[in-house]
Amino acid sequence: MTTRANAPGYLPGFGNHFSTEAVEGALPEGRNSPQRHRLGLYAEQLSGTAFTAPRSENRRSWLYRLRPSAQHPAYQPFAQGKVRSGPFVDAPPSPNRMRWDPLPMPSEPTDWVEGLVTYGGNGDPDAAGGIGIHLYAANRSMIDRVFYCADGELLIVPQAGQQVFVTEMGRLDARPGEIVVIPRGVRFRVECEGEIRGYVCENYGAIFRIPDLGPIGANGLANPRDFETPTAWFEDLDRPTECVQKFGGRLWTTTFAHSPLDVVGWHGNLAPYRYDTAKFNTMGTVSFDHPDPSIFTVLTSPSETAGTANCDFVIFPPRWMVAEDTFRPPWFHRNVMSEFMGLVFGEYDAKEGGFAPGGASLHNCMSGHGPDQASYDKAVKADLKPVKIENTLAFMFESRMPIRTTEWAQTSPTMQLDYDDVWTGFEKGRIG
Ligand SMILES: O=C(O)Cc1cc(O)ccc1O
Ligand SMILES: [Fe+2]
Repeated sequence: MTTRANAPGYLPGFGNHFSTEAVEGALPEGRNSPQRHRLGLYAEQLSGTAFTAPRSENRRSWLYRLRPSAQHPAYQPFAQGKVRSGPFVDAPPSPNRMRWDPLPMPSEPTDWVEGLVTYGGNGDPDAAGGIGIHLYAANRSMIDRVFYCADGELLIVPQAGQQVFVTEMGRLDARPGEIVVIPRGVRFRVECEGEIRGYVCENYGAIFRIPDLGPIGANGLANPRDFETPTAWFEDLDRPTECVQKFGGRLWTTTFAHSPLDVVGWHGNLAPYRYDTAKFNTMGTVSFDHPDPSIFTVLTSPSETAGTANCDFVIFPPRWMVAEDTFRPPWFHRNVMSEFMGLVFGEYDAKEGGFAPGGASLHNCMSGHGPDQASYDKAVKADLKPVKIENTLAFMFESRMPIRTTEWAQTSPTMQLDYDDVWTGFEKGRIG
């Protein structure tokens, strides 16, 4: 297992109240909003929850910047490309199992914003519930352009290439195996050298948090200290910078006369972070049966219904399989929750073929799914000695509401039209 040591330039901890300044004196002492800031910086509160949210839920940060965020002309519509949003109504919802080949890398110069493609989602950002599911494939950095999402926070799962998320609140390096979460409203650009690809869960609902552990106890799964938030970093650039935002489901653009990545210091508990999934303390059975995949939850966005997530982010990392007298891969199942899966690298234990890194699958509410025939045949014959599943990372965005696919996703040449066939050849059970 290779994990990053806690890197310089990052502050460890999940949801902490951080304080960080790139220039001494950027953070005022004893108050958030002094009459005159000693460096002439502008104080700005960025609220991720209602002012009145209970303290345990309340997320906000104070940003001290070279210029107020308010200093920009009106937004105009921006080319929508393949970005779609809740309410997802551009194609009829489908109960069919779906699987897609990897999103092809672009043939033209394409940055992260231009390379976003929406596969589907549910709910509605205006109703503060649901998710948007996007993939991206890009081959050049965003230049003199930043992006932010007013419709939700972004959970980004890099799948190919080294990617740098240069945000208002600091710089996050990420490589496949790590994830990045950028709060609603925080501006950023994505830099890369060469081709990059990944998945995005745009969370319209309650902010992601690490799940309660119940009887597991005080430790395990994603441990709080392994989340890393960047220290303050800014650029002082007086040149036009385009700011693209997603608001109300549509993309909009304006141009600042300067880079808005000009936050010299900030404090608070609303901030971007990254997490290396290699640090996940994976739990599993040490007796029999295949546990429900909720045991692999990294982050959860709860809904108003207890235990029924707006979205769970679940990973299938390397792990030992030791269950005795057990069909070890995922069982056949039908789930009230809807399951969108991606594969960062390696192979997934329920699918011997067809689910490639960079690909995706969707098993919607109550759609029967499970191991393909080859995985099934292998698992029922397996010698059940301890086996380590290695070099793999699949994940799932699991949501309480059915996932409606976009027209693009339903008609894309990457869609595997023969996916149902992975379950056609099973022999009938013997009762006589
Ligand atoms: O369908 C899938 O492959 C995801 C999944 C994995 C698992 O181990 C148990 C249930 C489940 O939905
Ligand atoms: Fe499933």
